Amino acid sequence: MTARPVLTDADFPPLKNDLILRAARGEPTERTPVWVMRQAGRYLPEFRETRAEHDFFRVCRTPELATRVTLQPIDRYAGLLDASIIFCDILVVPQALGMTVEMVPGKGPHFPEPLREPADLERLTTHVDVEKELGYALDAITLTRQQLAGRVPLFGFCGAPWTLMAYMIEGGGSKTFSKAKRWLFQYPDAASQLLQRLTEVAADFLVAQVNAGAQIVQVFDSWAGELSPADFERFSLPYLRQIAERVRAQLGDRAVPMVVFAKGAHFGLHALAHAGYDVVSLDWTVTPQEARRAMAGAPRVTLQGNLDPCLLFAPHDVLRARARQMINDFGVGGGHIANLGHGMMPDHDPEALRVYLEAVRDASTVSR
Ligand SMILES: Cc1c2[nH]c(c1CCC(=O)O)Cc1[nH]c(c(CCC(=O)O)c1C)Cc1[nH]c(c(CCC(=O)O)c1C)Cc1[nH]c(c(C)c1CCC(=O)O)C2
Repeated sequence: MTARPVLTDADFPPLKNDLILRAARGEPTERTPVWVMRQAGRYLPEFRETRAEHDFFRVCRTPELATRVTLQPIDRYAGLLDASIIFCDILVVPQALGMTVEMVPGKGPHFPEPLREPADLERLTTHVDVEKELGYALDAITLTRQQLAGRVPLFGFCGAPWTLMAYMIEGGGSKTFSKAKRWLFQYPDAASQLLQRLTEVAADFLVAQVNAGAQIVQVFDSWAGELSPADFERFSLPYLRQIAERVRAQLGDRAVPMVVFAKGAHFGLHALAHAGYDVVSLDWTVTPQEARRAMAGAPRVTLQGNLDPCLLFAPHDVLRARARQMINDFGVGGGHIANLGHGMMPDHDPEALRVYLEAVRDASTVSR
């Protein structure tokens, strides 16, 4: 093990806005906290400027660059965002396991040598030392938290085992995920083995991120909705649950709030509320009312979400009205973190995001 210091709140500037941490813990909030997925991204001209000079994974691997782009939306929307998320990618974990991943402009991630058969698992590194292999991401977190200077809390994150497995086998995005799903059904033992290894690395990585300064963490299961309910229960949920358990066990009294985003998995909401997370993030295809109903009888969780990102293309008055509706449907005063149902898109107008953030603030402020 590479010995890295375990950093605590005392090592960083005091936090001035803890709204999202309180909302995640189920405490009352005087306003609904808001942030958006992919808030550092290509819709921002200042991000495109940085990317014109540096390859995607170069930015991830260079703490000064990762910090710079992470702070871009925080500076631009000063006072309107309640969290920042470290600029990195879920695919750094397959890289840490020894796989090559490239980001192809206009196409997305590409693995030149994806996993094809169970024998390919032998190509993966055993016993990944995340502090060594992913030390650059940890350094970026520490530097970003310092430069945030307490403005808002910093999210760490990782990909969920099923979503990572899907990329590692498909070699990139996919319409059907048939190669990855073939593994689930043809090679269930090899699939479980792979999912288990990814679980261990993901949990270690999240713990290391918290030790480096992350104040809240999110697990992204972007392809959960590609699985049937039964297969979600078998091939995704147990590993999501295990990540929450492992992270909590390793962090002990330094535990931070944990968020799970299983995109498309409505059928799994009740089970997800039992999975050990403080917050369950919703995509736009479920109403807040349906989500609450699905979770009746489960442990109380905060809901996050869930405006359709494409509403940022709507006329501003429509966008404002839909943001207000969303806030009212989730309810104000606690129990909700506003977000989009998925990430920002490259063709979004940065001003539309400002309109959304202001609408959330205005609609959710509890007058006293
Ligand atoms: C599936 C997934 C990936 N990466 C991620 C997920 C889970 C969330 C989701 O479902 O979107 C997570 C991710 N990727 C990125 C972040 C940074 C933090 C943030 O601002 O949210 C986070 C949290 C930066 C990024 N990751 C990527 C970009 C854009 C690429 C670029 O700058 O060239 C950014 C800003 C690239 C990426 N990375 C990935 C894909 C599919 C792509 C291509 C998407 C596209 O081309 O629009 C894998």
